[in-house]
Amino acid sequence: MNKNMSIIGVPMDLGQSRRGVDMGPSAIRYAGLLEKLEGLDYNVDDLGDVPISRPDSRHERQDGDLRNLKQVADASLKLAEMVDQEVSDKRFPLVLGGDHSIAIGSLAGISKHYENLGVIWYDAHGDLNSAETSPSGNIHGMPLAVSLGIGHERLTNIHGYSPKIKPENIVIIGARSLDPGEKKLIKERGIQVYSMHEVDRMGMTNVISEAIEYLKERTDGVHLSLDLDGLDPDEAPGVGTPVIGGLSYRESHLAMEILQESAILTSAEFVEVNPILDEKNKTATLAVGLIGSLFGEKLK
Ligand SMILES: NC(=[NH2+])NCCC[C@H](N)C(=O)O
Ligand SMILES: [Mn+2]
Ligand SMILES: [Mn+2]
Repeated sequence: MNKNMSIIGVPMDLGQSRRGVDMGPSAIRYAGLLEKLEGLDYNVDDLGDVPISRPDSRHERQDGDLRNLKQVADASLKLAEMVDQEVSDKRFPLVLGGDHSIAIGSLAGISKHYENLGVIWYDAHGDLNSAETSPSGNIHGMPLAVSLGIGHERLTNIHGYSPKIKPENIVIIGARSLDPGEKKLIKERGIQVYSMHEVDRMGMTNVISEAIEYLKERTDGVHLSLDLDGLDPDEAPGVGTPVIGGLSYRESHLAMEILQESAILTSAEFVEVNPILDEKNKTATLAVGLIGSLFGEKLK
């Protein structure tokens, strides 16, 4: 893997309705991120945080609305430009959230450098909603759809092109809460999903190995978008939309270790750490541990 890495924090909490997830990047840094990566011989440049503008007054959703659309779109563009620059400079972008709406900006900045960018979406959710199908109006439930070119043009067209990714280049792992519109889209577009059912049946070794083989054949770069709510809330309590029955600590470390061995990743992001909902920074510490495994920390 690329040893030159740039860290970008995105203190975004406007893609959903619970406060606190904007403190995710500081909590992850505080849990020892830089020390961990430097200990693994990475040349790390922490670029600080993307500035996020606040809405004038807390904009309450009316039906069919997209909560905080303007602020999310503005931040996505800023993030896209920063990430784009790092990829141009041949540095590995590691993006820290913030809620999952930030994936709109990450993918916008990264994908223009690839013919066929692959995406591993490690999440309890599909994040495949649009204003029409969303039960909440929260943009953090929409970034994967937006990146497929589905949704409000202010979001799909960030950084001046759309779509960012092709449905056949996506693999979702850990899904256990999908809305009806998301299920429909998964069927229609043939998106690969390893739900908890497949993880239980096949085991994580087979799931992640199959996903890697699948992406290797068809992509020229792979982005990992890891939502901490993909893990079980017992292990990762500091998330805004917990769903029981999730991926374990051990399955997740194993997945990161096998990804490291495969060397297919070209960018990554860790999102949805909410320190207000956390217990003694447990979830941020877990994120740093997973990042360690992803970047080569080994027991022997
Ligand atoms: N990134 C996340 N945590 N997304 C949760 C989305 C929850 C629900 N599907 C929604 O659209 O509102
Ligand atoms: Mn999620
Ligand atoms: Mn998510």
